[in-house]
Amino acid sequence: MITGATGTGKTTVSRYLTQTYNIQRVMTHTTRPKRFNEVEGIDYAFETPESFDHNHYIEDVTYAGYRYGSSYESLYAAWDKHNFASIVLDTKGAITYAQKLGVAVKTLFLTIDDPAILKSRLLERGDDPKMVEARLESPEYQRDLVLPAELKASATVIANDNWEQAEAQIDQFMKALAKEVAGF
Ligand SMILES: Nc1ncnc2c1ncn2[C@@H]1O[C@H](COP(=O)(O)OP(=O)(O)OP(=O)(O)O)[C@@H](O)[C@H]1O
Ligand SMILES: Nc1nc2c(ncn2[C@@H]2O[C@H](COP(=O)(O)O)[C@@H](O)[C@H]2O)c(=O)[nH]1
Repeated sequence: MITGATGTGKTTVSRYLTQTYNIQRVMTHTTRPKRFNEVEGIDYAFETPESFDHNHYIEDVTYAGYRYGSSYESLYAAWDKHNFASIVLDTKGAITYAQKLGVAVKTLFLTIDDPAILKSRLLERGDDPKMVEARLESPEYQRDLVLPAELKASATVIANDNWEQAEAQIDQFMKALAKEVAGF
């Protein structure tokens, strides 16, 4: 499970886990409009407010005015193919997910020293400037900058101020995970 504030690099980390460790991301659902480069069924299952309620959710949240949810359907589809999967969640969803799935879940919490950089990262990603403003003014944005108390004991913090530094921390985490799994 990968969590942290918007723009800290959660999706970038999940892509790295896919490319380097063949860990596939669990697709989640959202009512947010598609970004110019996003693909239905790959980046998200894009839902209408009506179709959103047709899935069975492990958890669902409202984030900056849109609904997001991680479905049992998507998780089981990922587990059918692989022993490990990653999922990208806001911190509220991450707390619920950890509570529901227990020891099956490992948490990466992404941080950045200077949150002002996040705005430029989102704009460089091609996000609509109005959506970026709304998001940075949302209570969810402020909340997700801080590692929640509920995840403190179990989360591994990954500082993503620069990618080389983040990559090294992820590789170290994966090494430790491989050792843990081999020990069972
Ligand atoms: N270490 C880094 N240095 C510079 N840019 C980065 C770094 N990590 C990620 N980025 C870029 O920052 C942007 C945001 O990254 P990403 O989409 O992975 O964030 P996110 O946490 O998934 O965001 P959101 O929660 O809004 O979906 C992307 O354009 C990505 O390429
Ligand atoms: N609790 C959940 N959070 C989710 C889910 N899918 C994505 N997210 C998080 O929402 C925000 C915004 O995402 P964006 O793609 O619009 O930038 C971000 O923190 C994601 O991690 C979910 O199913 N449940």
